[in-house]
Amino acid sequence: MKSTASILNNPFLNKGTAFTQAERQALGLVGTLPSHVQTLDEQATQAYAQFQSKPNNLEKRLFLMTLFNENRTLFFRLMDDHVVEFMPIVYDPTVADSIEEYSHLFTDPQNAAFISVDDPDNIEASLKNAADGRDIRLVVVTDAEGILGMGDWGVNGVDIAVGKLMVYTAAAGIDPAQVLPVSIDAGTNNEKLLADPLYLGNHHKRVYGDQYYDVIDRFVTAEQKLFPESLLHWEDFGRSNAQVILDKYKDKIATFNDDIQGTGMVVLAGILGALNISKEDIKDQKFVTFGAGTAGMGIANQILDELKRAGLSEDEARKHFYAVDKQGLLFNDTPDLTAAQKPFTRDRAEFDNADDLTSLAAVVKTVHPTVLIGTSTQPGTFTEAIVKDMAAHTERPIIFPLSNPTKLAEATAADLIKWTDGKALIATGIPASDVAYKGTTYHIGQGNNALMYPGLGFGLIAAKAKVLNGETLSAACHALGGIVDTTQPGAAVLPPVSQLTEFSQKLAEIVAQSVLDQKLNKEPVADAKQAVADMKWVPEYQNID
Ligand SMILES: NC(=O)c1ccc[n+]([C@@H]2O[C@H](COP(=O)([O-])OP(=O)(O)OC[C@H]3O[C@@H](n4cnc5c(N)ncnc54)[C@H](O)[C@@H]3O)[C@@H](O)[C@H]2O)c1
Ligand SMILES: O=C(O)C[C@H](O)C(=O)O
Ligand SMILES: [Mn+2]
Repeated sequence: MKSTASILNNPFLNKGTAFTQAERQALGLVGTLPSHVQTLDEQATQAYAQFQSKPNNLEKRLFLMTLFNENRTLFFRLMDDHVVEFMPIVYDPTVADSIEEYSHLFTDPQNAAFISVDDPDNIEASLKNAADGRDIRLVVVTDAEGILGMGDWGVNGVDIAVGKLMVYTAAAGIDPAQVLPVSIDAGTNNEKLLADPLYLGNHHKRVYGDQYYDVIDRFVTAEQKLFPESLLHWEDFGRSNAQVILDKYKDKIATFNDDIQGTGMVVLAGILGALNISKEDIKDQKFVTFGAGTAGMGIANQILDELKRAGLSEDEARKHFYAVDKQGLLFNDTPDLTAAQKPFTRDRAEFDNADDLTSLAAVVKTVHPTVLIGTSTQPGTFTEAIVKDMAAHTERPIIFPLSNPTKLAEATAADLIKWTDGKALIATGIPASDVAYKGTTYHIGQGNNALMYPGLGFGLIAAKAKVLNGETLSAACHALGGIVDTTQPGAAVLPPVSQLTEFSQKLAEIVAQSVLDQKLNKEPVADAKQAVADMKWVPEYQNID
């Protein structure tokens, strides 16, 4: 029998006032709770009323996190009931505010594992202690060097790992007892945090190079040893490490980088949705990616793969891309190119005005893109002049301002609709309201990897995938087609968050099927759909005795 304290303080088992009289007897809880036994429905009604009484989104989030810390079943039942309302509160954009304030607001470690670069010998012990005997199938790890577009947030960034995992459960149905958020505290270069006595992470500069990669390697080794059936999801690593780490492990274990691959997937899915509306061919598009970092180059690579699958040679396909970063259009002689940028550079000889192509405005004027993607972290950079210039040369400009959180978006959906007279096909990183314009209501898709990673991850885990390869990623990008009725005026390029659970399940099934078709499963799995159905957790109380 468990002790009273251990069961009431265990969020994976706790039911609070919903413990039945029989359970109270059996578990030694008699007299430790008010006498009326509530149903989960009643608890959910009461908790939602408390949620609604909170004055702002951060307060709402803090209330929900308390509930999460106390009772996962009730938390996820509420999130199931109110997914559209809760997403921007437990996830982006409010998660950004909670990260900035994490050390000041801290009350509970939320069952995360905290690894320190200064204590490499305890990596395995840290993972083991945090898992506390649970059967971990999914790990989301961050070192928080590139939290959304807000830069380095050190240990505070653990909230993004917790938030991503909440979305996994709400969207795809992973059992919350089978997940583990991990913070790798490699130091921080955020001066504000370093100067703050209340900052909860290591008070020193970020460690790079061999010492850092050794910690990463020890972490991966321990993670695989302790949780051999798990999928490893990398989140918000810095530009100089994200791709290096992915390349090192992607052919060895079941793993993916959400900012590179998750974002690549949602953007390609959105572009395919947009082309369904405009009835154009992807091979006729010219892509400008503004912000050629982790996400920007992940997106370019996923589109490149699609162009090659559509029949273009590698060389032909690369000619469709124009990567723009701080330096302007990236040329093969541009200094300080990253490894990911190099294959997407252009030759100065292709342009009469190559030396003038140092700004987005100049590139758009010269190139006449049909697709413009923003992952630059620079707010307001898709200006009216640039957008109007783009729209003057293409019938249905595809424009995705994806930088998060809200304050960093390259443009708003409402402005893009107005500036293009309703022609733009848009997806935004954070949720955007419908836009009413000249008698049409435009629905705006959320171009956020949250639409893709839960289904992708769940499908990989259900199918016991050894690795994730390009074939499966491509299948996943095509999985959302047909969900939106693209014949409706103002249709969105991506399905709405209100259908997140339905399309995450479809995506998981397609991903699992792709793994099985390629015989990439570690162990026998008889049927993809059945495996996905069998793994799905629902927020209902189980009998405990
Ligand atoms: N919507 C989504 O699903 C999604 C997914 C991943 C990232 N993002 C967003 O994309 C942004 C970038 O994320 P990341 O992980 O790629 O970060 P990153 O740091 O790897 O990349 C940002 C890039 O923008 C460049 N940049 C900075 N200032 C610029 C300027 N003035 N002009 C042009 N380029 C400039 C940087 O040099 C860098 O290459 C963030 O805001 C993040 O929230 C959104
Ligand atoms: O976290 C998000 O909202 C999406 C993405 O992973 C990001 O880094 O911005
Ligand atoms: Mn991210």
